[in-house]
Amino acid sequence: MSAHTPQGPVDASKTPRYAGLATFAKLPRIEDVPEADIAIVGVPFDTGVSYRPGARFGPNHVRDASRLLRPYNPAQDVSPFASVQVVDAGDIVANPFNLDEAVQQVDDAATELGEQVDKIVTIGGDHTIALPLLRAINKKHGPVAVLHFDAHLDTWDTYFGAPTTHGTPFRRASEEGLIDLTASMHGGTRGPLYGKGDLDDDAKLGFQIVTSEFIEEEGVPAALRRIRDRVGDKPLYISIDIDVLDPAHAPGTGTPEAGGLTSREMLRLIRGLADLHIVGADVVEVAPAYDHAQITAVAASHVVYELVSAMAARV
Ligand SMILES: N=C(N)NCCCC(=O)O
Ligand SMILES: [Zn+2]
Ligand SMILES: [Zn+2]
Repeated sequence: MSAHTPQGPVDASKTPRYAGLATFAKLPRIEDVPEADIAIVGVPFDTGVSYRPGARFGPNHVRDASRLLRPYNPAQDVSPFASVQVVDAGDIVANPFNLDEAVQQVDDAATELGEQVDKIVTIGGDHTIALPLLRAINKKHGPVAVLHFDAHLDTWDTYFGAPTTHGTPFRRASEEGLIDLTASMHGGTRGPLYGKGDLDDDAKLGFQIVTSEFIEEEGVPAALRRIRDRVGDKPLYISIDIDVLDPAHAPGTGTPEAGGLTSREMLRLIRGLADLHIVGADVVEVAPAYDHAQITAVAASHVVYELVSAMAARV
């Protein structure tokens, strides 16, 4: 943990929160503090999408909505920005015209940032970036349990023959041995598939699923029991595709599917995992052009805040 007293966000009682540059939650930039424990970093990149583009604008849209976050989180009884040094590390440069180069850039930048800070929360960007983020975290922790909240499986094989897309990161990461497949799960999965074989392929890789329907029928506590039994105290990477939320709660995304989680359920799920060994996380697929009244960005900013709150307790 940083030896210095954490520098918190700009005080919203002194500077109106709508004024000034929008770092995440008005936190200091990484270059403004001597040391940091948790970094929030953006990856403005959407070259891997199969439907609506626009997630390249996600990081700054989420930052803008995060101006309203306050420093004390009563739901987890923690002041995450006071207990550890949390910073905004800006955006990773990812080449929009060369997907393979972009993937390497994200891997390199996340690896380097991971040497400077204990934990990273990444704001995407499309879901392709989970692959280089898992490559980077693997260098630090070895194979991690992955808890993947998403309407989609994202374990498809290829699109138009392309192996690296936003529908394939967890297939590639599984093949590369980056994931502890005895401890990994998808949550909130739903919607039409290409065929039944999609589920068979996914199960063969080793994933288990807590569907959106299960969460609705059995409730958040039952879902948490299944997740916690599976993950245990393994190093855990949480990847949250904002389309896990119902389009009513997150319209601003590229591949929306009806019948999803409420933002309240998603926040409760994260809180219920706060004592696990979370080593990194991402929140991806926010596409502002399809958002309305910042609905999606508000949800995503709170999801990031709950993740940081959960991490702050175990730095
Ligand atoms: N990762 C996200 N959001 N979507 C994957 C959808 C892949 C498809 O178009 O079938
Ligand atoms: Zn998705
Ligand atoms: Zn996804």
